[in-house]
Amino acid sequence: MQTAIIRAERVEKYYAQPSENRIQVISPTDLSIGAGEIVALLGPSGSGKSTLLRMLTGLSTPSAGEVYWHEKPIATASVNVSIVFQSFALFPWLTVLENVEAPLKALGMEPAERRKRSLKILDTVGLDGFQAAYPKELSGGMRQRVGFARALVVEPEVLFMDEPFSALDVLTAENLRSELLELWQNKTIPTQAIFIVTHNIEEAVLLADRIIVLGRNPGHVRTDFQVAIPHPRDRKATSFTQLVDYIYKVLTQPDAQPPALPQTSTGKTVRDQRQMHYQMLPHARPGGIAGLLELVLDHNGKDDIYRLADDLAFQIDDLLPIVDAAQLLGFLTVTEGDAAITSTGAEYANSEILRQKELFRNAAVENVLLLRQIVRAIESKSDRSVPEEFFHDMLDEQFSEDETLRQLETAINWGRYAELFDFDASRRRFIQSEKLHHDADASSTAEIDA
Ligand SMILES: Nc1ncnc2c1ncn2[C@@H]1O[C@H](COP(=O)(O)OP(=O)(O)OP(=O)(O)O)[C@@H](O)[C@H]1O
Repeated sequence: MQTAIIRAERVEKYYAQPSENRIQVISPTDLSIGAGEIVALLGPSGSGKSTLLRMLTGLSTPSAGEVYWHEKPIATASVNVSIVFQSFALFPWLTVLENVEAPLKALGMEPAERRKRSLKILDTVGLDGFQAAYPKELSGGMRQRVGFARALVVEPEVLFMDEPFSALDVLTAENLRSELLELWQNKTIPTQAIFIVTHNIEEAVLLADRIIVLGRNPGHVRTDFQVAIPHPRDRKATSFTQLVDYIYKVLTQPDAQPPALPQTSTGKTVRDQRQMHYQMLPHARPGGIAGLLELVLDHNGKDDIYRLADDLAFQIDDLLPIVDAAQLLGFLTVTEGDAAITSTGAEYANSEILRQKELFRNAAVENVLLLRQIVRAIESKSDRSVPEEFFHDMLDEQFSEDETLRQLETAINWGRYAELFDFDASRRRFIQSEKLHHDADASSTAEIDA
């Protein structure tokens, strides 16, 4: 790669917590963006994609490390970037033309010139004739075209995009993606590099010259590789599907070293800096887990996660927590992007509700540290109840406040379903489940050594 336009050196981000702990959202990360490349950043929810994007654009200051713009610290450089947001972020009270002119006005450009440039870019993005319309009169796709026009009108050296197509329907998104690619490849726009945050693996493989996958807790680069598939890329070509499968594998095995890259790509960084105590509970509901297991069983006990997501018409980001949860509980194994049901998983899928609860209870106590600790703490108290705060304080040393609350919510949901414990919301205490028979419990608590 040529010299970097933007270079992040050991950047970190952490947020202060009321408890005086700080939550690390991004662990020390090096990353550069060079001229001529489209870089896609993928990663599960909460892995810090938007945080990293904000630091690379200069919108947010790293807690440690430095971002350079043409080798000058970004805070002192005159940075030429624009951002396209998922939510379009248009001014509803301004016309299309006024929205596009707004950044030029902010730069102090005189009216005739800014009008000329705005009309030209509106034409480029297919909005000719819509200059007098207001955003509310436009479809989502047209609004995002305004978002693009407004970003491109300043002729940014680097165009940043945070999930720019994810609020659009499939066809509109596909159209806009190919039009953007065409503008880039024909050099209709003077932009030197594009950086796109996305949840959509196929989108990354369609567009990017380079793909970076982040892992979470704290955010870190798991893999960073070049995509050597020539354009136009065919979603059905083997090189394409192999790469999509590879990225699925990386995302579905958050604790494993990324597997070897397919031949169409060349690899670089592999790093894993997580030191976790608690597992991250995937936010899946028991009903969802049961549904997934039934589907896998229906597919002869084994299928590609990609195909399962397709069958369910799920986005991968919605399916992954359910797959993670089934894996964590020992109901499913995932190898090379294929999910295979285990014998307990099959029994669970085939059982009636009470037996399902029992299997879930045993699996949860055996595999999930937080649930095991809650059960044990309740057992050890004479009043059979423990304040939520106790676990909150332990979890918030590892997770952000929001994530801590989500972890507790999922633990309560799983615990209630499995009749491991109940939660008294008015007193904010974990309490013994009334439904749980003590005799049945004796066998599971015998196994609960942490
Ligand atoms: N101001 C803040 N204070 C505390 N924690 C924060 C703050 N902003 C973000 N976080 C946390 O940082 C983590 C990363 O957030 P970020 O939005 O960058 O992730 P993301 O990968 O873009 O997620 P998504 O795909 O869901 O948009 C999350 O756990 C989030 O809760």
